[in-house]
Amino acid sequence: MGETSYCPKKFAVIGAGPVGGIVAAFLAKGGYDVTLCDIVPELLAPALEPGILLEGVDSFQARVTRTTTRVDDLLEDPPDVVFIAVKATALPLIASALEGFAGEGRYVVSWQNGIDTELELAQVLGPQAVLRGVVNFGCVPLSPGHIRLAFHHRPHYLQELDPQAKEAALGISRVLTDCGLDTQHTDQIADMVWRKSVMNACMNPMCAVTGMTMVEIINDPITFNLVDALIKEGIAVARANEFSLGSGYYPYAINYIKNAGNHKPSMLQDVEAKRRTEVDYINGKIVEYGKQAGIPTPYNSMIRGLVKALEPK
Ligand SMILES: NC(=O)C1=CN([C@@H]2O[C@H](COP(=O)(O)OP(=O)(O)OC[C@H]3O[C@@H](n4cnc5c(N)ncnc54)[C@H](OP(=O)(O)O)[C@@H]3O)[C@@H](O)[C@H]2O)C=CC1
Ligand SMILES: CC(C)(CO)C(=O)C(=O)O
Repeated sequence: MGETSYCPKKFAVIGAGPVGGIVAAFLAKGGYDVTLCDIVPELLAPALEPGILLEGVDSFQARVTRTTTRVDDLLEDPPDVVFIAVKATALPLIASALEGFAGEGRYVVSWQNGIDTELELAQVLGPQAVLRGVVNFGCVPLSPGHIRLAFHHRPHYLQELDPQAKEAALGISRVLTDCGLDTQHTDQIADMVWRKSVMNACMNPMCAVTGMTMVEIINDPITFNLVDALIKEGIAVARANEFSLGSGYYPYAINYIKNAGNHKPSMLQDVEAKRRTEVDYINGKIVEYGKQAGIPTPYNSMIRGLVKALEPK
């Protein structure tokens, strides 16, 4: 990665779930100033002492600099970069809490799953302040401050929304890479988001509805047929909207799911914890983009409805 003029030193991570915990731990291990923010205080205490403990394909322990339960606190002594690692459903609230954060040299990264999450942030904060990431690891929380990384398919991807923020995207990618969270700057983030989301659109809701793990839904011939139909629908919608998934996408997606083994994706973790899910940002978006392009999406509509039926009312 070439030299960049943007050298952020101070970070905040909103969301102390497994994904936020992992970013915070890698940045803290790299010696950066990290504030971890979550509305659940029990998730924060161990991040300070004894530190966030990662196990699995990456294993180490690292202490963050400080914690807070209020996003507003981040505005008092603003960090250079805020990573958003909450579920997409929390975005409207977080975007409005961060209003006023944007300024010279300050950026917000959507480090999440889901289609168009960056646009929700940009609507409030302005496109020049927002970057989009694509996260390529799988993880589960074991207990507060203790996270298992089931797999880590480096690299992750990052892009600015506004060309003026390219140096920032390069600088943040360099910091993450130096810390061990290899991140590549791309100018095709929308394609990367769709590559990840079409896979999320089959494995996440299929596991959420059935309670099965990723390898189980591939190995069972009945659920495999549904996975197959969901991927093919997603591919058709992506193509009709001119997102490129790359050649050999179908076998890539099937292998990715199979190789994850007995891993529970985040949507199944949400259903088990009786939380709202991100299905509207994944299958719901495929349905929306399908409608726009005249592509029928009966499988995505059906599975979205089934997941919604499992959400708390
Ligand atoms: N788990 C995984 O393997 C992967 C997940 N992802 C994606 O990463 C994102 C984060 O996932 P994950 O870590 O599993 O999410 P979690 O829901 O486990 O963690 C998010 C945390 O943020 C908290 N939170 C919600 N709203 C706010 C708020 N306004 N201010 C501060 N904290 C808040 C949540 O609290 P509460 O629970 O009370 O709402 C929760 O503790 C999602 O988009 C997910 O799809 C991407 C790759 C892999
Ligand atoms: C890739 C996978 C399945 C990893 O857990 C994921 O993105 C999720 O759980 O939402």
